[in-house]
Parts: sequence; C-alpha cells; structure tokens
Amino acid sequence: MPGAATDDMVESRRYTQHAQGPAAVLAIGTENPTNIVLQDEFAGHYFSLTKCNHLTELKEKMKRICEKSGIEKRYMHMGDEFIRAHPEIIDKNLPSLDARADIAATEVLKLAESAARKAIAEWGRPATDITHLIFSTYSGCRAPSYDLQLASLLGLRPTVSRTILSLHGCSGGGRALQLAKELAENNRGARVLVACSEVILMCFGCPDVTNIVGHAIFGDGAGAVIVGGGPFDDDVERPLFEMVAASQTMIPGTGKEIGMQITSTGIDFQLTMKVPMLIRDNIQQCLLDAFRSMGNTDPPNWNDLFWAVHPGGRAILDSIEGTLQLQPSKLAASRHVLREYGNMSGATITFVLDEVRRRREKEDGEQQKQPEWGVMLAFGPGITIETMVLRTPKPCGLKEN
Ligand SMILES: CC(C)(COP(=O)(O)OP(=O)(O)OC[C@H]1O[C@@H](n2cnc3c(N)ncnc32)[C@H](O)[C@@H]1OP(=O)(O)O)[C@@H](O)C(=O)NCCC(=O)NCCSC(=O)CC(=O)O
Repeated sequence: MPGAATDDMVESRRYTQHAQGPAAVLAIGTENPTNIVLQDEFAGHYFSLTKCNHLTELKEKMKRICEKSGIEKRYMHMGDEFIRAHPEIIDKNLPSLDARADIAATEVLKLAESAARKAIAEWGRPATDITHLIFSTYSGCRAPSYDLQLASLLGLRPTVSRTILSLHGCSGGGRALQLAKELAENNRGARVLVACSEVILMCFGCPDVTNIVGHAIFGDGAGAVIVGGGPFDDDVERPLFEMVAASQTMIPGTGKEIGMQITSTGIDFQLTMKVPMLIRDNIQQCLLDAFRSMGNTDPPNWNDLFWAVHPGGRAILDSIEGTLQLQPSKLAASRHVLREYGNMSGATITFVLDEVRRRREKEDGEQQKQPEWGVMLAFGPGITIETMVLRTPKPCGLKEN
C-alpha cells in the first residue's frame, strides 16, 4: 500500500525528472543520394523511363507542372539501371512491393545513418549519450525496423528508447520533432535523436492524373536532429532553436486530399488540387492557437517572426505568403530547399531548419540579426498541420535567470 512517504517520493521524482526550460534543437545533419535529376529534363526522362511517351497530354501537363514547381533539381537513388533490372516497378499488373522494400531497406537506412552521423558530430557528445530515437519514414515494411537497425549501426546504448513513425508523409518530420520535444522536456538529461529518411522508390510508377504532381515534386533525402532539454553541457552543446510550444491540428473532412496506400505494386498516392487552398484557409488559426497557448492574447506581427515552413509545393508557399502577407524574404529558406532538393516528404523540414540557421549565422556575421521568435510548420495526410513556436536561444553569457 503506498503511504505518504511514498507519495512524496513519487511527487519529488516527478518534479526532478523534468528538464529545465523548453527543449532545444542541438544539432542538424542532412543527406541525399548522389544521383541528381534536373527538373527541366525530368518530364522527358520520366515518360521514357516509364515507357509512357504515348500519353502525350499527360506528358505536356507534367512539363507545365515542372516549369511551375519552383524546383531546379532533386536527388533520387533510383536510376535507369534500377528500372531495367526491375521492370515490374513500371508494370501495374505485376507485384513489385518486395523489390521496392528490399532496396528501400538499404537506402533509407544508409541516408539516415549518414545524416545522423553528421548531427552527432555537430552535437559533439558520444552517440552512447543518446537516450531516445525516433525514426520517421513512409518506406517501412518490416520489423524489427529502421529504428533498431540505425541504433545498432550508430552504436547507441541497448537501452535507447526507440519509436518508429510510419506513413505520416510530409508531416512526419514535424511530428517526430514534437514528440522529441515532449520526451526531452519530461525526462531530464534525455537526448533524442530524430531521423527522417525518405526515398520515392516506394511510390515510383507510371503517371496518372492523380499522382502526376507527386512524381514532379518528390525527391529523396534524410535529415537528423538532436533534441535535448536543459541543463545543457555548456562546454559542448549549443542550442540552435528553443522549441517553445507545439500543436497538431487536422482539417476535418480532408482525409482524401493527401493520401498514401501500400499495395502489392508499391505505395499509391494522390494529391488533390485543393491542398494549397485548404492549408491557406486554416493556417492563420493554427498560428493564433499556437501563440495563444503560450498566453499571448495579441498575436505577433507575422513579419516579425522567422519562418521554417515545409515547402510542400510552390503553390502552398505562395498561398501561405499571400494569406499572412509575409515579406518575400520570410519563406526564402523554404523556397531554397524546394528549389535545390524538391519535396523530400517528412525529411524536408529538417533541411529547412538547417537552412534557416545557416542564413541566421550568415546574417549575424553581417549584423542583420534574424528575429528572436519564429514558427515551424509541416503538413501531411489528414490534412494534418504541425505547428511549433521556436525561439533563437540567447548567446552564452546572456541567458535569463
Ligand atoms: C503543381 C503546381 C507546382 C502547379 O503550379 P500552378 O498551380 O501555379 O500552375 P497551374 O495552375 O497552371 O497548374 C499546372 C497544371 O497542373 C495541374 N495541377 C495542379 N495541381 C494538381 C494536382 N494536385 N493534381 C493534378 N494536377 C494538378 C493543373 O490542373 C494544371 O494543368 P493544365 O496545365 O493541364 O491545366 C502547384 O499547384 C503546387 O505547388 N501545388 C501543390 C502541390 C501539393 O499538393 N503539394 C503537397 C505535397 S504533399 C505534402 O507535402 C505532404 C505529404 O505528402 O504528406
């Protein structure tokens, strides 16, 4: 029977097990395959590769989409040789899930490992100090899965607490970072490795009108982030973004607007034309809710913030910029990532965070300081919007209290 002393012990343990202050991003690493696909050559290449040159109208539509995509290049593991070796990938009448899953098992892990090693090197502490691992991908088909394999490859401790997130699509990175924040803040000393790794191999196939936008914008990439709460090891750890408040919202009745389904012929996906408009119509409320959850009754001027927005597509960035009346520079990091890498689904947001901090460091050198407060936004099936309020940490020596 628990007595009073036991209650006190439990309460005191609950108190001492919390971190000091909000969790923070402590390091970021990214990786892509070496194979580059140029966007202005993509339509011709893709229709030849899939043997669909006879679909002339669709091919012309693909060219128009590529021109308007805001993308210059993407990275893709899969090339011509792979398709020649696996003709079932482009034949809807043949099962191809096994072949896809075999290759993905190697490539998803390889990209994640490289991104994670970069993040750990930047963090500066040994990999064995990682207490939690969250892995997000839409390419997982097996157990034990990528989380366990990555933990082994990196030499993490056997007690590392692992979680795998599956098929969250482009919101997977945002979700993983929110979970990492919760874990870091509720477990003093926790250091959470978030790894997001995506290869389009699982989805690649012949074009149709529902998937043509996806084939024109998705690419391969992996991002890794180390998240931890205070106290920090001031000799080594350098917080990059404080993760102040986070929330997830779904837009009711929009389950069919972004969809992914595993079939014997790979992942079928669709994106409807309503996606940019639905995000535009709901984004302001998500932001207001996020700031009100922190006790701010007056929302900030959106142009006083820095922005790390998942570049789901050029039209999504345009619609957010338009509805919030953002200055063009505000989404520059997101547009840069879209231009240089395309949409790498759940991994993309880690590239955007990396780009925001790179720009901040450059601007700080030039004395054009970025705003202290910012927002991270990611979108995925649901439609789900992941919102996180971020803050630039004060330089060492200027810390409050
Ligand atoms: C595709 C675009 C680059 C096209 O640019 P514009 O809209 O400016 O140009 P546009 O209106 O002339 O459209 C060019 C052609 O594309 C067609 N088109 C546009 N959107 C389409 C869609 N979703 N499905 C099929 N076709 C589409 C138009 O009808 C038009 O055909 P025609 O020329 O024949 O008239 C843009 O609409 C865009 O960025 N859309 C958002 C893409 C998106 O949904 N991303 C979310 C990814 S999912 C994600 O990030 C989360 C996740 O995966 O989980």
